[in-house]
Amino acid sequence: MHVHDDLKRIDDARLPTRFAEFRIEIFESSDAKEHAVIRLGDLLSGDPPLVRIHSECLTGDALFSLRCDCGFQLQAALGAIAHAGRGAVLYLRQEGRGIGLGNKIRAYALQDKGSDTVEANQQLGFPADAREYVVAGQLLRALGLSRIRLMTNNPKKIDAMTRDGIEIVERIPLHSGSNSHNEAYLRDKVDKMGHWPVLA
Ligand SMILES: Nc1nc2c(ncn2[C@@H]2O[C@H](COP(=O)(O)OP(=O)(O)OP(=O)(O)O)[C@@H](O)[C@H]2O)c(=O)[nH]1
Ligand SMILES: [Zn+2]
Repeated sequence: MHVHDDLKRIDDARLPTRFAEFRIEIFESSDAKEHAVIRLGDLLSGDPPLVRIHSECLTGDALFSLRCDCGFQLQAALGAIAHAGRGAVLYLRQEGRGIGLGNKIRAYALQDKGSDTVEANQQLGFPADAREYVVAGQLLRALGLSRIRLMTNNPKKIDAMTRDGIEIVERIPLHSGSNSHNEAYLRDKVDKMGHWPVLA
């Protein structure tokens, strides 16, 4: 097993999907969380590759929830990487913007009673966004990447990666999956959390 920064590489294997046949590679961080890199093609030669830094969302990624746009963004990212023939999704195990699954469902219950996504976190005693991107930087270094094209609408990810010495050569918007159930949530991400809006 190789150690990169504070990461322990576990193993990698084939991951055939309906988009492409990826490799899935697992790294364990110092807090014992197991993060996944889903990658395709040669990341090191040619232009800086497409990368998605994705935060875990069990409800959206695996359970088809329409309350958020996570599953749609994940599919769009895998599709774009398949189309480009190369790239990687870093699947970070920070569910519920870092507060965990149980607390996210507590926050959903408060939202069912009228709070918005930011207020619900605050009512539970958490910051609006408790995520960190240290592991993303460690994963990129483990992959040998210092220049990437990042698929995101979240300026915090660009800032965090830039501070960590990763050059974002291009920012690719990822707007998909808007519907009547997540309309207010998507609006609050732009109005209250500083995300870039859909370009008109
Ligand atoms: N606490 C909390 N977490 C949520 C809620 N809705 C989605 N999430 C979590 O938010 C994370 C995804 O964050 P988003 O803000 O949708 O997107 P982002 O990753 O910041 O930005 P993009 O790169 O543009 O997608 C996942 O970890 C989800 O589980 C919510 O209402 N409350
Ligand atoms: Zn989600």
